[in-house]
Amino acid sequence: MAEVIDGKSVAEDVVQKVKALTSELSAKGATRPGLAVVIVGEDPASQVYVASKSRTAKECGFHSLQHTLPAETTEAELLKTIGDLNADLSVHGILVQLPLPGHIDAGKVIQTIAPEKDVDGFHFINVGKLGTGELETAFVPCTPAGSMLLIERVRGKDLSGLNAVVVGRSNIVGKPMANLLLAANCTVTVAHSRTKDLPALARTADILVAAVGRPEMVKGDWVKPGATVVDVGINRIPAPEKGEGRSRLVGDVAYAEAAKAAGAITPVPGGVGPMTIAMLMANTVASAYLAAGLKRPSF
Ligand SMILES: Nc1nc2c(c(=O)[nH]1)N[C@@H](CN(C=O)c1ccc(C(=O)N[C@@H](CCC(=O)O)C(=O)O)cc1)CN2
Repeated sequence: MAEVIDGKSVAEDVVQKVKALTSELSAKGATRPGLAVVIVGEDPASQVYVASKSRTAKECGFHSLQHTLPAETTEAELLKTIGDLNADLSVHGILVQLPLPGHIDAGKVIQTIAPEKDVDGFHFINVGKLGTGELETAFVPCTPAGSMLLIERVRGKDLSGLNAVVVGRSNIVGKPMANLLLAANCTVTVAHSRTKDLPALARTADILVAAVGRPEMVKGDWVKPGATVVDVGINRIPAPEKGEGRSRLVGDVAYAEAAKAAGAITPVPGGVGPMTIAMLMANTVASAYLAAGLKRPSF
């Protein structure tokens, strides 16, 4: 049976390190890290994630701001909020929770965030830095950055000689994940819905990352014996066995089958998910260090 990679515990380690770095920053006389979280509308899952981000920011000793805007907020009003946060010297990180309501152009909003405060790592400047290996100053999207820390716990930092297959090519997870694995010297293949014989390709992977958003798509016989399996999916599916109208969370990997073949595997919940919020804190404290002209801390 596979080693279960405990994302909750690694995320807690990251948060503890962020707390210590925040105290060290104050001791140096610099401004404490500031994180502004912006949510538009009332999507229930987004409300939970945003509350958790604001709470963790406070726990880390940050100046924590939350802008909760109604669903009818216009694009122009949201851009004005971001402009104000860009100009606010007490704010080192700006995060606009996704998805945004349909009448707002999310791409335009993201590109309005100052790249040096883009702790989500979605701005073209940060995407370009990651793509060209400028990792000293890039902000890397939180979910792939967290997934890499989990992989490092099992495989170490240098992944030379290992084959990685990333299933999914989104801008938020699949593509940055592929770039991070490449930067760690993996041989990387990005698979997607048009890939031929996906099970056979997946079986070549020493590191298999599933980020497709399809419940339990990756089956046990897709997993090479001993592989490290990272499940980025968070899917809520009906669970009639728990009672009428109840649901449960599953990943993109059929966990029980895959765990029989894998060397190590992330569970859902409790794997990659908690790392997303921890890495947001890590990016924000890094932004505050850079703004103070100090060396960027590493995680
Ligand atoms: N601006 C952003 N929007 C969104 C991001 C993002 O990184 N930036 N990612 C996701 C949602 N997300 C954070 O925002 C997020 C998702 C899941 C978790 C998490 O801890 N999941 C738990 C399970 C939670 C549950 O019970 O529902 C787990 O996997 O253990 C944290 C953050 C979309 N939007």
